[in-house]
Amino acid sequence: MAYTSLLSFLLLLPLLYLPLYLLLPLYLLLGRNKKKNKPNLPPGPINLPIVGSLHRLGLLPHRSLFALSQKHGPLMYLKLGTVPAVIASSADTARAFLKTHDLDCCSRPPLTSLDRLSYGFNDIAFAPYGGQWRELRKVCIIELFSSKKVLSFRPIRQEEVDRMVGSIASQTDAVDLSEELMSLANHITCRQGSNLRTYVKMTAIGKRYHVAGEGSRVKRILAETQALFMGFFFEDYFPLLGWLDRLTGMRARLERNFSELDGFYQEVIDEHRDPAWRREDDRAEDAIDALLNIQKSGGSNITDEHIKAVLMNIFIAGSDTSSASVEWTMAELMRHPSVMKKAQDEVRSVAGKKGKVVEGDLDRLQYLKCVLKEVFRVHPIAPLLVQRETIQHCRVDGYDIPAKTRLLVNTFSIGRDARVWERPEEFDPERFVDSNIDIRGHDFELIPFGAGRRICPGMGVGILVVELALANLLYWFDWELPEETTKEDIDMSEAPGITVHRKSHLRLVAKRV
Ligand code: HEM
Repeated sequence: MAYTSLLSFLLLLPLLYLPLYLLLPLYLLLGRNKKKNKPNLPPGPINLPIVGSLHRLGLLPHRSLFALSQKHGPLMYLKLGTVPAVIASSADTARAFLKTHDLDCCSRPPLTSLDRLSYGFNDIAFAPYGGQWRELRKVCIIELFSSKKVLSFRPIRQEEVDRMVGSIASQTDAVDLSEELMSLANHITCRQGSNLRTYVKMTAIGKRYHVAGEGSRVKRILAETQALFMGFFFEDYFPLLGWLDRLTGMRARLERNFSELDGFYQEVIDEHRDPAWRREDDRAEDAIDALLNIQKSGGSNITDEHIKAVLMNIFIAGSDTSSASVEWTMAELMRHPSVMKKAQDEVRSVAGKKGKVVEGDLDRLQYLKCVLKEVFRVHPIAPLLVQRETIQHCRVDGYDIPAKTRLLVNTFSIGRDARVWERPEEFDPERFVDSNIDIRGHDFELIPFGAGRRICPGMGVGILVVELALANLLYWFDWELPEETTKEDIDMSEAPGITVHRKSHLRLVAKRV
């Protein structure tokens, strides 16, 4: 449901709660006795009856919450509909939740779309904290994200980056860099995740899945999945009004997307079970092979539903995060030509006359790493991380945080905290040149991959893809803006989403060096 129609629903909400108003006097009477045990909640904006502070979030909640935190402080309490939530907006409060109280706060809220699309939370990213999540995450870290496994996919990453460079080099007009990067990330994810022969068929050859005029079927299905993750379900904010999701059509939309995704996953799994497909060529063992092998050996209780749910995580969490990171970096480099030149000089001197940048070069690209840190500070890709939910009561900064409170860590605010960063609004990678701050979840000033028990398990591979793609773009091409545009014209506005992309595609002219 679009946010405009959401507004009209919010206006009607008080009527739907009419029966509850009749009970108000009773509630007030009981409330008086309860006051003695009232928790000491963090400060925050005034919550309206029923809608709470939901109306304040807007399309870019990280920005609205940042503005609110300027007024109410780095630890805020508010209500999202009828659901209590706390917002952590500083490195210290993030540390308190993600380190000191990590165990109290490391569950996920059971949101409607996530429930369905993760097969009842049989995945890693959206599952509640518990034995099943721990087991699956452990298996996936060993089988999918270990250094050995990540290394085994090195040829795939290089091949796909080379393919992107070839595609850009063949274009004479301005290149749609956003499209190129999305396609790169999709191909890498699909090949690492599932050696998707079907996907390749869809994008390149196959008629079976190809939907004329609207690109591949999978691309469309996954775009709808992303939209549903962002979609508004009454159930998530007004549990008593969950039935309205049927009236708005959101339930039907969710079911449609689920059954399309399920059909697709099943096909991919069946293909991997097919002895003919298994015999085929020298393909590297992918994520599905690894999970099917564990299933076969009976070593773990992995069902087809777990495999499908993990596939969903890989597709959703693994592709657009990397592409968005490179997009924002290229846009900032175009706006800051001296930074672009310094980064290009470094890349070209390290890779020399080799003809390309390879993963073995990346450790020596120290300035490029500073550029990326600065991009993650200013444009965190998942600015509110992934929502958490507290498991039990805890106390932070002297305030009570009750169990079952939603926790949003606003890394966008943390990156703009003037007590930590000098000139926070300025894009300046030099600030990291002599700094020890790293992005791997230990320094709470900069946590683009989260921290604690729920830290991104794909961080290693994500960083590799981003650095390799970026380094090759800088090595191979000099970049110019399309005719009659200046760096001041570059649109830096953000599109709404769990992961934040640029609103408009980045179009640049690539000149082969
Ligand atoms: C630049 C690339 C990436 C960024 C910026 C990123 C960022 C994040 C963030 C912020 C979280 C939430 C952490 C938290 O709740 O504390 C997360 C979780 C997750 N990410 Fe990533 N990610 C990236 C790449 C990847 C890749 C390549 C994969 C897999 C192929 C992946 C898989 C996951 C999964 C499964 C989770 C959920 C972990 C859990 O809840 O236990 N991510 N990621």
